[in-house]
Amino acid sequence: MKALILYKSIHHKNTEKIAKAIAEELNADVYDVDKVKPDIIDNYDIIGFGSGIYFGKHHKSLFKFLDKINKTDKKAFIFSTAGMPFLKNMFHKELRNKLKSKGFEIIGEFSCKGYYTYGISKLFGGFNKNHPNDDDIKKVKEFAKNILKELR
Ligand SMILES: Cc1cc2nc3c(=O)[nH]c(=O)nc-3n(C[C@H](O)[C@H](O)[C@H](O)COP(=O)(O)O)c2cc1C
Repeated sequence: MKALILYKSIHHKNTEKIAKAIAEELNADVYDVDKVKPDIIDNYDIIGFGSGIYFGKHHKSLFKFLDKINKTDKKAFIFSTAGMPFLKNMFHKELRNKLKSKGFEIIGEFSCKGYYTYGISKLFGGFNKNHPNDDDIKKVKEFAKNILKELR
């Protein structure tokens, strides 16, 4: 089973930390989605897609990448960091639908808090300070272990 992780992390590199933690657990290759060509997915069995949540959805680079790929029947999972990760189901909707429209089977979704200093929050030193923290990393590693179980 070969796993690939494609991510975009533009604000505080919060999602990059999550992407790398999952990669460690899955023994996956991990890349910034803007640095790879669409046919990279041909070489893998499962692909994880993630970014911070910006204005209610994942980063546009993930959508642009998916626009360029052919239909597939591969497995995928979704991850994110966000100011309000309890809204995961809503925030993931657009990427979930995009992946389904390309034929992916989605086998898991994860979100955790990410530090942000956008807009007015800057005045208070930002929100979700120090997230993702050790506990978030522990949780995402559990998530990755469950993905592995799913594949067996
Ligand atoms: C421009 C901008 C828009 C954001 N919009 C949302 C949002 O709609 N909902 C939310 O929960 N968090 C929002 N956030 C917080 C980010 O999702 C959070 O900081 C995330 O961890 C950033 O990930 P990154 O460091 O990997 O880029 C926003 C942050 C920025 C900078």
